[in-house]
Amino acid sequence: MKQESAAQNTPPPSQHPQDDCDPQDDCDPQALWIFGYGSLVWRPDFAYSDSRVGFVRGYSRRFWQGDTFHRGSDKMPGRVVTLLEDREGCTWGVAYQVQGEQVNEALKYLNVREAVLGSYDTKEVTFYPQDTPDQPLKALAYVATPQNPGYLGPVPEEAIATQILACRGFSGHNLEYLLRLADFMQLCGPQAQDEHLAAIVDAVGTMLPCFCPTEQALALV
Ligand SMILES: N[C@@H](CCC(=O)N[C@@H](CS)C(=O)NCC(=O)O)C(=O)O
Repeated sequence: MKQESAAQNTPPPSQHPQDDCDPQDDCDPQALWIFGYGSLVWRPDFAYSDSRVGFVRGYSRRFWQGDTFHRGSDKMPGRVVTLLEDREGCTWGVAYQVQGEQVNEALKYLNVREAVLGSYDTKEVTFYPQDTPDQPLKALAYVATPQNPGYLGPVPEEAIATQILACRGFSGHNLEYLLRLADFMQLCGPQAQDEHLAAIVDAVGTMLPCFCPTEQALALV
């Protein structure tokens, strides 16, 4: 999977000196980092000025959120990811920097995509860029808590794989969601491990031939 380069979304250089300041300073109160760890890592769909691959500590990614819009339906909810508080956890994803007018545009868009359609809440996290882990960034993350109506919670990875294979929604098949996230984790390199994700991908690989022949499986995504 090709990571969108920041250049594809970076507006032309501004003549305003404050745009050249370090986002860690307060000189641009409009600067905001948004951390994506699910579909946002491959389809942010909002304009941003910069992006970093990296991780957050103290959270594990889990396919424990139901989705009746993007990757499922009311009758057959798909499974998408959320963050589980876990002292030993580490979740890899992408942080996107939005500045100036991009901030409100991104927040308005994500409020609909994540909160209204996905029941996610916002949470501040500390993001460690892969290249500069000694310079962490405060970022906004969208997290589906166990109290939200769509929360499905823990089941064996084999059951999650079965559900993913059977579901599709307005944004596409649930299998695409899983495989694009697995692709992203491959890009992050060997230091980025996600055993939960890997177990689901393995279970899907075992079951897929039983679901449909290869050419049909490839047509799913
Ligand atoms: N908040 C997580 C998960 C986001 C996520 O996957 N949300 C679903 C909403 S239920 C979504 O946007 N899906 C769009 C898609 O599946 O393409 C992230 O930062 O990536």
